[in-house]
Amino acid sequence: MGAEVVIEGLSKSFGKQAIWRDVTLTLPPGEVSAMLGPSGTGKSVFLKSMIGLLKPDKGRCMINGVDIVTCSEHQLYEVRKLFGVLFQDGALFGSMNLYDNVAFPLREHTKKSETEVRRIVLEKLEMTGLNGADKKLPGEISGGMRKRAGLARALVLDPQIILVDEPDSGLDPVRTTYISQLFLDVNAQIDATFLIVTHNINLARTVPDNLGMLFRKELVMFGPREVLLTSEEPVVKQFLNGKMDGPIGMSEEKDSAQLAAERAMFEAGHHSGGVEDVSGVPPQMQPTPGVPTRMGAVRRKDRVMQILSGLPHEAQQSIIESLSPEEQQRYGVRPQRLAAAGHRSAPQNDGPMPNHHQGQLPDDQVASIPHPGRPGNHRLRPHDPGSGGA
Ligand SMILES: Nc1ncnc2c1ncn2[C@@H]1O[C@H](COP(=O)(O)OP(=O)(O)OP(=O)(O)O)[C@@H](O)[C@H]1O
Repeated sequence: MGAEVVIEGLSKSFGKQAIWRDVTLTLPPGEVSAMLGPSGTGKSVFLKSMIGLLKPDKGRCMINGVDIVTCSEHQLYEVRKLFGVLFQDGALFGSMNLYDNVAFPLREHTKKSETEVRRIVLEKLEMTGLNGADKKLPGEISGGMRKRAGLARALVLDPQIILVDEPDSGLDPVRTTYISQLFLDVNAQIDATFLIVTHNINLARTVPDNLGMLFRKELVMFGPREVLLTSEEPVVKQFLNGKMDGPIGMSEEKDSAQLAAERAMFEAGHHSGGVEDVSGVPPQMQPTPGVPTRMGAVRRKDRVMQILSGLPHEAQQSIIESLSPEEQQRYGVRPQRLAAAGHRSAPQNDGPMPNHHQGQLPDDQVASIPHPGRPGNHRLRPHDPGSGGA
């Protein structure tokens, strides 16, 4: 199983420029998480801080019991071997063919024989759909193939954590979906923990188990995908819809005067761009038929059911609706709204079904579902324990 990453109070600045502060979250082992955020909010800096390429000013980043913020160089070297990183352009060596590019980490960091290297390289090339492309140079293949080759190279040392920086950059929407499918298939095959940094809303809505967002030098939220996708936070809604109308501006954020001037313009009928219909929680992409079950997704289901009562009401309902009738029965929950004629009905029930049979979880670990008006039905705060992945 992939490693858990526990981040507590992490802050990073360059000189006087604070990039983000007090970031606290947990990447649950073997699950796929994604981090959204407007350009320049420090998502790439966050990834680089996680692998110790940049040193945070304070806070902790615990991986297999080692805090990479304070550990020795030797420990950092060892921890880095747990990571596979897919950079935006694949970061391939232009003068080497794909075979040598993918073999590079094995030749650098292990004493494996060339026979063993060959077996591993061909296996990873096949896993990423690059059979027969081993002799090509990076300059001779498409952007999508370069990214897949970058992923093949990231996989050769059997990483427990895979970091992906903007996988959609330079790709059309269809190729972006194909690479997303590949991430889920690889996740199913090796059960590594994934963190994907992206601006891509389709990917964010359909791929990860968990979603977070950085804005105004803070982690706005992080938790099960349903929490962010049903959030009423203006910055989250604006980002998902890609509109000009909202707190995010041309550079990073707007002041109140600009906000008011733009509001007046949009109220007078100027198109604020973007689309209206990016709302709700679409079904999550699944591994390709024939690929093993994603164990991260199986564990995630139990994990989320344990923290369910601490999540906002809309997120709870979306989670319950995403369960099959058998799973709802096993966890002892029932949707409170029914999809009828395209809109939602009023709540129908306020708790677990009587005489329910629980699923994988023991009875005392399944969260009961609070009534919409009852305490416990609060908005997820950035540092809510439930937000970090329990
Ligand atoms: N090594 C560095 N030294 C100084 N400033 C840096 C360094 N690396 C990044 N920055 C600054 O940190 C800020 C965040 O950069 P980063 O690339 O992480 O943003 P991002 O959210 O990934 O943006 P994008 O979505 O556009 O890629 C930027 O203002 C950038 O100029």
